[in-house]
Amino acid sequence: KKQTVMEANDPWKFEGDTKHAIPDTSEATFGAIKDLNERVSPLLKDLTEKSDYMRFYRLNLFNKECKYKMDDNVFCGSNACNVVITDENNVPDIWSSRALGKLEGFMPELSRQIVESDQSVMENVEKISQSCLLERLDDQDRQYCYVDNELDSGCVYVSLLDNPERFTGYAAPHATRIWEMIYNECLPDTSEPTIDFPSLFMQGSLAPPSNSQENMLNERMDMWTNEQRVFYRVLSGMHSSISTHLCYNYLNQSTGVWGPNLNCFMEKVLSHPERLENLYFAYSLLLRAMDKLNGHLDTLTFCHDSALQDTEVRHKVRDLVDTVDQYPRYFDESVLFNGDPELSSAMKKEFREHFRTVSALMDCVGCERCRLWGKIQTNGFGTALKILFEVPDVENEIDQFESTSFPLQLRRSEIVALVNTLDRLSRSINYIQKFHELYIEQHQPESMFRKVLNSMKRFVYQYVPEVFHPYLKKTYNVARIFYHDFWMELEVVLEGFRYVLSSYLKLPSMINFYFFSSESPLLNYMSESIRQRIPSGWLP
Ligand SMILES: Cc1cc2nc3c(=O)[nH]c(=O)nc-3n(C[C@H](O)[C@H](O)[C@H](O)COP(=O)(O)OP(=O)(O)OC[C@H]3O[C@@H](n4cnc5c(N)ncnc54)[C@H](O)[C@@H]3O)c2cc1C
Repeated sequence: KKQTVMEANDPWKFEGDTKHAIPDTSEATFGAIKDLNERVSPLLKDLTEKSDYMRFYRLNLFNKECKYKMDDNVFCGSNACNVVITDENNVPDIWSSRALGKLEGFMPELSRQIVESDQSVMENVEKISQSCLLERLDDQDRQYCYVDNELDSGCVYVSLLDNPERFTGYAAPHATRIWEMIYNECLPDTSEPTIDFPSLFMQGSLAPPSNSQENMLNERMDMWTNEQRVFYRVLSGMHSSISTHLCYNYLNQSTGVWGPNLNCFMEKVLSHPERLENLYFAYSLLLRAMDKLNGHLDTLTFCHDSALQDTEVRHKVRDLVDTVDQYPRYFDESVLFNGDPELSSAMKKEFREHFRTVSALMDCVGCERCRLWGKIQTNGFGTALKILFEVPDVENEIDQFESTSFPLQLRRSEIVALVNTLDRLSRSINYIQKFHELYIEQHQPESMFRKVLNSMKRFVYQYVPEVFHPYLKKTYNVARIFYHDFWMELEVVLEGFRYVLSSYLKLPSMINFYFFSSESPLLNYMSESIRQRIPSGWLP
């Protein structure tokens, strides 16, 4: 059995580890990925939060039917499940349906020619909008994801900043059933029953696999092909990231307070080492896809209704790609689909079809907010897989993809999904660090003062009826903030007081110096002035 760093006793030991490679990566360690993320994360934050291009996503969120049979009733009645739609007047004109409506019969090659032949095109919104929408790409055979066509009238614009990924309350049995269906796609139809992951996943009635089952999964995964393992790890990594987000942005339903829930994270992710590994694996895979954009960036259009913003987004993406490029490649796509060409091509086709089914399953997710982020992230991973397996590596002289590869073309929604998915996973890694800090804080030995405070808290909670507990919790939180601010303010006041007091204490010696000492500048000045006015020889 493979020894991994995760098996050590301390559940957080993995974080700085630079010795043990994460399975199926190219020598990526938790520590190396954490270092890289520290550089990449601020760039992603800037790109996703400060540019309209990356912020607005157009998708068919409400009008696509679920193609699969779902027996369970959906239940996601909370407000947290809702998605706030962006009014079209608030998105740049270039992307409005008015502009999109003019694009009937549009051919991407034609628009490319227009842009290339006429530099002044940047001032012309109509022409640019044509270059912005590469919807009719001739790439259906190479797609790993069903992407909503932005020209569909059922599509809406959503600002991703207005709809953060967070806890919604969407849960079993419906949500768990979707995960089961997603994981069922991990196996090719011809798989032998001995490596039948679905039956392992769902042993018992929707029961989570016990630890022994997880060990069994690890053993069985060793029998899978590289491609099957990568497929599974991408999905499991995405699942871990979704769990990390919902546990970090968690709603405590009894108090109504949003905040990180350490137990939730420990239960869903940290206590399952393999899920954590898969999160870092999936991040490595996305980073490699981003890195592979190097050399292809000039073929992409970051269209905007101002040439300035187009250039700004392009520069920021280039900065991101260059930064990733400075680090080693932690995922090596060349070890996949590299056997007998005919067999590899058939395997790749199967891989694509299974991933497309996963993306179609997102239309069955029974909570709007979860569906939104599920669709973005499957599109993001689908785009990464397309870049990895269908696009030539321009930095590699002996290009093994040469004969089958095609020049990179990406739709706006694919670029937005890729960058935002990378950002999701990057944030998950930051959240893990924050969860660790929280863990340390909670497990530090209690000070005397805190002990007294905690026993007072327990005493109050014991005697106050339960119905008032949410108000108590809120009052406690406000009091804590007030207490914190009070001490900060007091510190400033004390600093001032110390300064004034020390000045007063210096006063007697100052008076002595200025009025009575032989070096007093004042007395010496006065005596010198008097001396000059007295006729010489008059004094003895
Ligand atoms: C596409 C999608 C998006 C979602 N988005 C959100 C959201 O934004 N906010 C929200 O609150 N809820 C969301 N949910 C629901 C959420 O993911 C969980 O299903 C829900 O919180 C119930 O969690 P659970 O602990 O019962 O197990 P689930 O997370 O439902 O997992 C089901 C089973 O999968 C296995 N499993 C769990 N994690 C992994 C992993 N990383 N790798 C491999 N196997 C695993 C375990 O056996 C587990 O019992 C989403 C669900 C789906 C399908």
